[in-house]
Amino acid sequence: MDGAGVGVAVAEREGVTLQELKKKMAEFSRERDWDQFHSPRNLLLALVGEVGELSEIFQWKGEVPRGLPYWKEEEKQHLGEELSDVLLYLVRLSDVCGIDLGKAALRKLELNAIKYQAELCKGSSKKYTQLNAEDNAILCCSDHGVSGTKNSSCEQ
Ligand SMILES: Nc1ccn([C@H]2C[C@H](O)[C@@H](COP(=O)(O)OP(=O)(O)OP(=O)(O)O)O2)c(=O)n1
Repeated sequence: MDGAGVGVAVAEREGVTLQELKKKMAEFSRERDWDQFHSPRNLLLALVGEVGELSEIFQWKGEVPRGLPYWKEEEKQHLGEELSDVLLYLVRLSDVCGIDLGKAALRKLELNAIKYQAELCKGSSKKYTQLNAEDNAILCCSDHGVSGTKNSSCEQ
């Protein structure tokens, strides 16, 4: 399939899973004999590089409204490409480190919900360590797997 064909196929796909991206990146790498270069450290550096390219798009623009209403289509497409590079390297890095990114992210969301209980932080952007001290001690321990108990190790 030529480049344009791939472009159309990709543009029409919805509901892509992390699993699918992981497989495609593994295939992409294997076909090019690039596994030798896709080490954890190299992928991390590539990821950081792409985060830099992503930042450049926003650089010097000042704050921009959500949905980017005043951006040209080409700018949005470029943004999509840089976001994708970040995602693809993140997925690949997770894979070569043996981390199930989907599972890890779901677990982290649960931990976040414990740390940032809605009734404690609604409408506030404070870090959990700055929330009510008493509640925070309990939340902090929950995050370290010591559910519901206060523990001095949580001070770190
Ligand atoms: N050793 C490599 C090189 C590239 N890629 C893949 C993952 C990224 O999605 C994309 C990165 O390609 P480039 O390094 O060419 O970076 P850009 O696509 O951002 O191009 P440019 O730097 O010209 O903007 O290609 C990869 O998996 N492994």
